Amino acid sequence: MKPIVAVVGRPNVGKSTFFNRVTKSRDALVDDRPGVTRDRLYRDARWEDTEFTLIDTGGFLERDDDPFAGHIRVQIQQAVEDADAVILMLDGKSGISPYDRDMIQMLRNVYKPVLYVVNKIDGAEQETQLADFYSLGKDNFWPISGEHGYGVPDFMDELVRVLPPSEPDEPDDMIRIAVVGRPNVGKSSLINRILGQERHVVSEVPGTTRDAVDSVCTVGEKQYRLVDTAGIRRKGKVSLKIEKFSIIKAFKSLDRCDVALVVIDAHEGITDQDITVAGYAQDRGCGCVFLLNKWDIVEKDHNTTKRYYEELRMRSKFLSFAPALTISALTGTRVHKIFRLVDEVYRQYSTRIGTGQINRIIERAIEKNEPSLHLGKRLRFYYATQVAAKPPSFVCFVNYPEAVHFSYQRYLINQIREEAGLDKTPIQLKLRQRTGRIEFGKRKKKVEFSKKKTTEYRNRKKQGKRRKK
Ligand SMILES: Nc1nc2c(ncn2[C@@H]2O[C@H](COP(=O)(O)OP(=O)(O)OP(=O)(O)O)[C@@H](O)[C@H]2O)c(=O)[nH]1
Ligand SMILES: Nc1nc2c(ncn2[C@@H]2O[C@H](COP(=O)(O)OP(=O)(O)OP(=O)(O)O)[C@@H](O)[C@H]2O)c(=O)[nH]1
Repeated sequence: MKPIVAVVGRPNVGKSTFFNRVTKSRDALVDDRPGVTRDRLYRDARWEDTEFTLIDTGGFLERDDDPFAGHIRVQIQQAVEDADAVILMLDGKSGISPYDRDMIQMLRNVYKPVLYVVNKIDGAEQETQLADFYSLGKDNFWPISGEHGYGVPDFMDELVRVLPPSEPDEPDDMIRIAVVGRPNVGKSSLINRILGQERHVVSEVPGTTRDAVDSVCTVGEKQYRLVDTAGIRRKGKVSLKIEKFSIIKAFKSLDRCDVALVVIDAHEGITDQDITVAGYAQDRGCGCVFLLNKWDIVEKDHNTTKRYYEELRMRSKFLSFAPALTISALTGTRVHKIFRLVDEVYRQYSTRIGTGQINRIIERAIEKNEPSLHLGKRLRFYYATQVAAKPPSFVCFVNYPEAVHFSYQRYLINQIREEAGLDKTPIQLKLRQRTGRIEFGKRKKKVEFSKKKTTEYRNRKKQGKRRKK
């Protein structure tokens, strides 16, 4: 799991500008979330060889009900508690502001790397503006310009130096499940219910990452790892109900799971925040199951379940593959069915499809429905292959990747879903540029192409064998 760096600071200090500078846009990655340009409050980034996730924690807090100072307080508390490192960003252009001293005070004596940055120092000549900041009682401010890049390389070198290393989760045979949802929807009740069932043998085991404690439960013959449960259960007991949703906590467990259980309080109804949380699960490439909890207190008629499912589908179109189940953590209704759904989602989530099959699927899809011309040029698709599982990820080579319309990418994804029976897992399709290969739909040439490929492959294999001898 990559370390998480929380960037805290007042609005308008330049967090987004800084994010844009240090994160490179990755390949044109396509998923089922068409045309949504989301405010990127978090980004995966890399500096030299170090990968990490930057999160603008303040962006996730509702501002209206919260006085500014309270807002900053919560932001910093969560960052200190949950992140692996904290960047406090101040504004060098507008100078010291009323809350700067308080923020620095809150970050004193924190046993995690904390870096103090003064942004909008656009060149060496502006470093004089730093002088004021030293009156705040800190003597290590990093002057940077997110907009122009001044000071950024030195600062980034320091950041990756103090970051704890990425800790890969050791692979085991267990399906990893995360329970996520906004506060008070019943996450800890559900976990306690699952772990409390007599048939389930439960043990608490340290997660392979820092400070994570997981629970392993055995259902039938199978073991499941519920990630980061200790935190949730403990919190449930202390009953800190004022606690805000922590985006960092959610990310940490989503990054470690195969399947996310997105818990919703059905009694209260489906809220925007539920959909946002589900969106994170999708962003992090998790399999997903919606649990409409507190079903025991929902007023019901014959159509209630259907109405809920329809509303869920409508509001989370990008997650149309995620199955849903009505449950009650309190009474236990249908809780045992969760595992059956998880198994099915996981089976699809970890699927590998042979190159032959995926190529046939894409070829048929193109035959059925040809992509339209782009700037008078014809789009040519050459070759597709699965590059990863969990979730199933495919690369398709095409002459002008950026010219493939979003709706056509979605069409291809849907064809893969339909033909490979992958209706319950996220799927990723990357388009990569390649020219001069033999494209789909040219049957005769295609045969030559594959023949050539197999001969080449055999030769290479032979050579490899010889070399080994
Ligand atoms: N001169 C200068 N201006 C900057 C720099 N970085 C950001 N700005 C400007 O500061 C303003 C705010 O920048 P954003 O990146 O949107 O700030 P933010 O902290 O993400 O704001 P919130 O999303 O409200 O938290 C914009 O007008 C930027 O152009 C910088 O390095 N130098
Ligand atoms: N009627 C009913 N109440 C439930 C159910 N599940 C949870 N609750 C109640 O909802 C409240 C919140 O439940 P928790 O399990 O603490 O919720 P949580 O999501 O862990 O909350 P946070 O710790 O704030 O994130 C408690 O009062 C539970 O008793 C359910 O299925 N039916």
